Amino acid sequence: MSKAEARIEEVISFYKNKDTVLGYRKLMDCVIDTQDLNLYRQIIDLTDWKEKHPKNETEFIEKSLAILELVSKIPITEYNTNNPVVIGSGLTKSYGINRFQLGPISVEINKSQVYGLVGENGNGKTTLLRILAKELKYNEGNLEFKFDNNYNTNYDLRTNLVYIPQRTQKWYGSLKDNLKFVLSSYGISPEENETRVLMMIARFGLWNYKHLKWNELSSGYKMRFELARTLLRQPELLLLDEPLANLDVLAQQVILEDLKSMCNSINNPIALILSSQQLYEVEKISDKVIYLKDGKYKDNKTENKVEENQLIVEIDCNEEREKLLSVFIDLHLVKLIYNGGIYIAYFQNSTNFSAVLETLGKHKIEVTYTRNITASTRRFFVS
Ligand SMILES: Nc1ncnc2c1ncn2[C@@H]1O[C@H](COP(=O)(O)OP(=O)(O)OP(=O)(O)O)[C@@H](O)[C@H]1O
Repeated sequence: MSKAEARIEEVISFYKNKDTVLGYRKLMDCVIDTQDLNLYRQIIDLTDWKEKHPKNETEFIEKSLAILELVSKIPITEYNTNNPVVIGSGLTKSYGINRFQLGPISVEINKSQVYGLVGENGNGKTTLLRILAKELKYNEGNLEFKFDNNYNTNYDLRTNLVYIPQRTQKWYGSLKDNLKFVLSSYGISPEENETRVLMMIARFGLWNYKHLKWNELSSGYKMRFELARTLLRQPELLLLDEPLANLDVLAQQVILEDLKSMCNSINNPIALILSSQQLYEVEKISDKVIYLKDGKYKDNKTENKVEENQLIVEIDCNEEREKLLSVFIDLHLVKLIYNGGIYIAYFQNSTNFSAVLETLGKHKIEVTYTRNITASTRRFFVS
């Protein structure tokens, strides 16, 4: 089964299980990959219809599946994602003597991959992103881009590479007009411009917000606007600094899923590096998580000999340390660290996480939260 066929199957199963919101977003991704403006128009009409008939789910599903049927007839060429789009090697940056030093850091990423960049405040995430975005000069190392579209000028580079900083700039006029402005410089007809823009507005759930101005949008919708604007430009590399800041948990998940879908386009994939404080949410969608500490690099694939041989579990409970030590007596506990709010328990790797859960249950320990962080970058934060 080809990737395109598998994705169509996935959409059908979402609709079958009445996950229509997600199903519709995935259907729109399929339609975007066809680059067929007639199908774009059908999505635009259906989005408008859906807003007017929010309760008519059965008919909405029928209409969606009819579009999906048309999508399935259009061949989609799979993009070969085997080569990196950016190669940074031995990059260093210093802000001056006795000041912050980043690196040396080497990083390369292919299209359709997502890398999460995590670390506490002031550890160099923005600095690294700005270097990769060519916004900041590095001191040593080498940075090479391998874009399909050649770039000769900085303006061309900005088409292939989009960097969205933490604080995005204010814009004037309506959301829709601002999106149309993006495409106006690409020399496409006004009709096609309207269709492509409305398609993106539908995809990012901005239908009822398209006539609003910057100061009328919440942070979450401003971020959706930024993503719609970015996707219209069809970049090859996308660098996002804290896209989840100011978003509620649900909005964070939706944005991350949308980003992942965008990057995994079958014929137009994007390489994405995003920084965030939302470790677990980012880990869920990332192919690799890079952890920066004092400008130095670790990733969740890095092997750490001591930790590799251990099971590391985070436990939030109100019990005394002695009680937990006695509970874990048969589980080959190596050490138990309390960081003021949460216990971090290190076990020999012969212990399973399920055995830890069973033991906690058996001793009726009131656990508010627990997580196996053995493979998570979280272990770097707590060690
Ligand atoms: N232009 C600059 N001149 C001097 N020092 C700087 C400059 N920009 C950043 N720094 C310092 O470099 C360090 C790393 O900053 P950076 O913004 O890259 O970290 P960050 O991990 O993105 O932090 P945050 O999570 O708070 O955004 C900090 O100590 C910061 O004070």
